[in-house]
Amino acid sequence: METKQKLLVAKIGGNIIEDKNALDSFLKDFSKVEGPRILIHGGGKSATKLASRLGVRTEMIDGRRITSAENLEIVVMTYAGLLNKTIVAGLQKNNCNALGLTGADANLIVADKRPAQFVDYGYVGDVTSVNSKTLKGFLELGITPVFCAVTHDTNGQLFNTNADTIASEIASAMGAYYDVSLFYCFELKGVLENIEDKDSVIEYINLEKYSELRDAEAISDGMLPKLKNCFDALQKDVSKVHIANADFIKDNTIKHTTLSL
Ligand SMILES: Nc1ncnc2c1ncn2[C@@H]1O[C@H](COP(=O)(O)OP(=O)(O)O)[C@@H](O)[C@H]1O
Ligand SMILES: CC(=O)N[C@@H](CCC(=O)OP(=O)(O)O)C(=O)O
Repeated sequence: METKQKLLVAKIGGNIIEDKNALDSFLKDFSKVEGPRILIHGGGKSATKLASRLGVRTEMIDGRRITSAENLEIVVMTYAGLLNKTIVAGLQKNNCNALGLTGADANLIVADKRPAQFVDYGYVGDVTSVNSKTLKGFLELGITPVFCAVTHDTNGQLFNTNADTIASEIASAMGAYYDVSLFYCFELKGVLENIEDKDSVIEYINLEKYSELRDAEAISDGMLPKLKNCFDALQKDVSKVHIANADFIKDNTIKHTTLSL
């Protein structure tokens, strides 16, 4: 059987992006990773802060932002503008040839407006396709794609899409060509049994444990979409999925959470 080349798909969240030292350190370590790699970043915290400065209300339900037309302007400015370009410049500083992207660029990620069933999320998109062939072309040129949490519908409409979902969808699509590892990097050590105890890391979570954690209401907020996205990726074409501290990028032996079906 033909062995596929390894590909790292890493995602960093808002708490890392907001902490200059943590971000600098992550970007330095990420730049040292050998072989093809893709970075996805969130930045929900920064968008919430800008909204508050502009007097615009923020509402999150189950870890996802209710995105009005005004919120969409804020998230596009924040994610596709300041944050994406700051991260790209930080990678360039470390000799990593990064290319900052939204899903609209090169038609890379297409989404449909999330249907308003129980909750109307507004301008939130659910991913329908990832242009994996074009992404592979970038990787083969030695370019490191850096995605923010913005997608489009091919009809001129931009959408806000959870960054964890973008990471999961990209990892799954790239599984057709590569042996993909997906790392969700954040400020904690992993998924915690007890959110009050930062050392109570659950080292392995399978579907059964996931169901137990949900029943016990041990997971909430952004961890809800994150875990769903981990299992979605494993059910598609992704070999390994980890939730870990941002330091995991340089030291794969630190305590963290590994997901399996
Ligand atoms: N059991 C849990 N273990 C770890 N984090 C949890 C748990 N339940 C809820 N959370 C929350 O989920 C957050 C991570 O989700 P999110 O904010 O979306 O992450 P990111 O920084 O990657 O965007 C944590 O900061 C924490 O507040
Ligand atoms: C639809 C939706 O919720 N989109 C997210 C996108 C940013 C994100 O995911 O940021 P973190 O990774 O820092 O949480 C939001 O606007 O908060």
